[in-house]
Amino acid sequence: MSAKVIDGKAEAERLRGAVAEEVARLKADHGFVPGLAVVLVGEDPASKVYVSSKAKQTVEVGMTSYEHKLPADTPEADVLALVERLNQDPGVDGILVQLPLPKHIDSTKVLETIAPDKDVDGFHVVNVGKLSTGQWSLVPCTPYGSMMLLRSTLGKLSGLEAVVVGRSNIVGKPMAQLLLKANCTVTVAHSRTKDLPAVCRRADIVVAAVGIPELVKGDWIKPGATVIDVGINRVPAPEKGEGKTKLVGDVDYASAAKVAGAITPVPGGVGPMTIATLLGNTLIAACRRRGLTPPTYFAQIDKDLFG
Ligand SMILES: NC(=O)C1=CN([C@@H]2O[C@H](COP(=O)(O)OP(=O)(O)OC[C@H]3O[C@@H](n4cnc5c(N)ncnc54)[C@H](OP(=O)(O)O)[C@@H]3O)[C@@H](O)[C@H]2O)C=CC1
Ligand SMILES: Nc1nc(=O)c2c([nH]1)NC[C@@H]1CN(c3ccc(C(=O)N[C@@H](CCC(=O)O)C(=O)O)cc3)C=[N+]21
Repeated sequence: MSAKVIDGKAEAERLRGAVAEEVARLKADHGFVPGLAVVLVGEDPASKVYVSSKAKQTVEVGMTSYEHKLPADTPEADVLALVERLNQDPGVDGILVQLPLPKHIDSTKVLETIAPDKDVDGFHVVNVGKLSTGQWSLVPCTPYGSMMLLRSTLGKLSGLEAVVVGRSNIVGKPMAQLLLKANCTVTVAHSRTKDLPAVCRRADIVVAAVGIPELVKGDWIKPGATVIDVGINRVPAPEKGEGKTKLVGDVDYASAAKVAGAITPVPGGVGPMTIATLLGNTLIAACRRRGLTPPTYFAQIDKDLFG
């Protein structure tokens, strides 16, 4: 058997199209343009790529992009002051502080300074709390995008057995919450899990968010299961030439695709959905802050996923 390849790039393009239409409508009917501010501290090359890609796509859907690039040695107090300023800025609807931050800066402190109604990453403790008590909130982009891919692949998820490998605050834990909200039976595995292959083999849905290249093998996957590979790892690719690199996920794609029913590729899977849902979250935040109902498009997605 050969797995269906879940096309995150195409799904992300559809989502961005819907966001762009809504942005145009808000401008025409209500006279405002949503704005997203992205803060990057330091020179991490991967982070720079993501941030410029976010800025480009923000402009493409018709929103305003504010980029704040600060040197790696910026004092914590300056980053906090910038976030406070963005909180007060009426043109800014969404704030994203790119992680990881340099070691001398306390990320928790920075994330907790972001106004919860502008927290388009969904990392503020208020939004985390709302998600875990089943109330509506701004939902972390990568898990939200992964849920959308699962919905278009499987339809209803109710009653399915899901295993999330990884328990980070930004992917694993919120992913588990969303799967639970969609009525899956959820197991969260991590570095201390005993017999991870056996735990994965139980799953109808495997979500890998570990950060270890190609950790999850084909013989860990139940035949026909759906595999969501969140991992983004840059590894050497000598076959492409000396000094060349390539992106691989946390799943060994070649062996897993032989067994799974459906699988996300890397690149072109979860990654593009992360940015598209970020734009969606900015739109939702922009509407809510002005007392407008967020577009029905998103309400429908949420109803399909969790209703
Ligand atoms: N596609 C996208 O948009 C995004 C992709 N990513 C990618 O997703 C991956 C995970 O990111 P993130 O959640 O931030 O990573 P973290 O490093 O924060 O968390 C990794 C998790 O994996 C667990 N883990 C580590 N080793 C093992 C192991 N051998 N077996 C089982 N579990 C293990 C850790 O367990 P423990 O808690 O016990 O230490 C931890 O919970 C990375 O590749 C990252 O690049 C991240 C964000 C967005
Ligand atoms: N505050 C914060 N929020 C984040 O959401 C956040 C973050 N910090 N820090 C880093 C991680 C990582 N992340 C990705 C976004 C897009 C792609 C993406 O578009 N990937 C493309 C490939 C890109 C390439 O070629 O390098 C793909 O998978 O097809 C990947 C990873 C968001 N993150």
